[in-house]
Amino acid sequence: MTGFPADAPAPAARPTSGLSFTKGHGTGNDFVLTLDPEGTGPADPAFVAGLCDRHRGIGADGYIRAVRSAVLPEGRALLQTEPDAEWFMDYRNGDGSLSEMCGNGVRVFAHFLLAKGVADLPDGGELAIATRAGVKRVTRSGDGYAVDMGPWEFIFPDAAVARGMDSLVDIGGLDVERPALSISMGNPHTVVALADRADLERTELYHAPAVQPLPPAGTNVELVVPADPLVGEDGVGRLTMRVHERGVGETQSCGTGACAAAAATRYWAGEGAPARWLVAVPGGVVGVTFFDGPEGREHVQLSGPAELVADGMLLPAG
Ligand SMILES: N[C@@H](CCC[C@H](N)C(=O)O)C(=O)O
Repeated sequence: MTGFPADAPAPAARPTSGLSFTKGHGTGNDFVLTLDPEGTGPADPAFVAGLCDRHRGIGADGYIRAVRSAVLPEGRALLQTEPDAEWFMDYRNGDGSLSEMCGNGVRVFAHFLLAKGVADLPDGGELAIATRAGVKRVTRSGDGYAVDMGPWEFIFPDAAVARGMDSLVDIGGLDVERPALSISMGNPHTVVALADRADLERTELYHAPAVQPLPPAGTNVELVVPADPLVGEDGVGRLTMRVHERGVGETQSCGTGACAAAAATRYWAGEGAPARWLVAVPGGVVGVTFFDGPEGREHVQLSGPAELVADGMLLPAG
């Protein structure tokens, strides 16, 4: 066994002409971003997978195109009710698959639009971003940007309400399956609580944990260790989290995952659990706050940093 594949890997797909890009991240969850107002740039799965390949491409957890909402059917539908959502965050996972939503991505996307000079976000103002999970409103916060991610929901409500758990997850490195709760943040998540940091560290996330029953569109899996005590003297709940992302693998951070992890832990904690949470991930810390939304449902706000680290040019094939 040499470790070499029988066939050489296919070359990464490349554009037919040069493509300007920006590299950015939010708590280590990294993205390649392009400004593509007319939506004419490449976005097919083979191109995205090649671009995000860490050895043959730029390397990233995901690809984000900034496209004017008016040129995409899903963007035009959102403009009917929220006409200020001029830009659509066209997010794709590193394997080229689509996801409905990316929480760290929204902050980095807002930062990118401001850096490119195509959007404004005055102090006290908000920037509306169209996504496949609806319009998200971004404001400035002490730690970078805060995003109203909208309401969270159970994916299997009957089981969740009856038992507080709805599935079993088989995780590499742990000897027995663990119970879990599946939560939608627009995209699907399955949250597993582990007893302690030793369990979290011995977990092997190179392979996707097996979830039974699996949410219909697959799932992202969050492993969380609640702090002890769960709530500090400041009234803030704290968690440590690792994540295996659908379409990516283990990442340094997942914003929607942090929201789902806080929502599940808060649900398990019951009456009196705090509204404000800090979630520590391998790439940093994000804030999650629950509040009453305008339509009477509970919303989740995600906050954290966004950084742009490079501008570059992807060379054409050949
Ligand atoms: N890292 C993102 C989530 C990206 C999408 C996810 N992999 C999925 O397929 O749903 C975040 O910060 O939320």
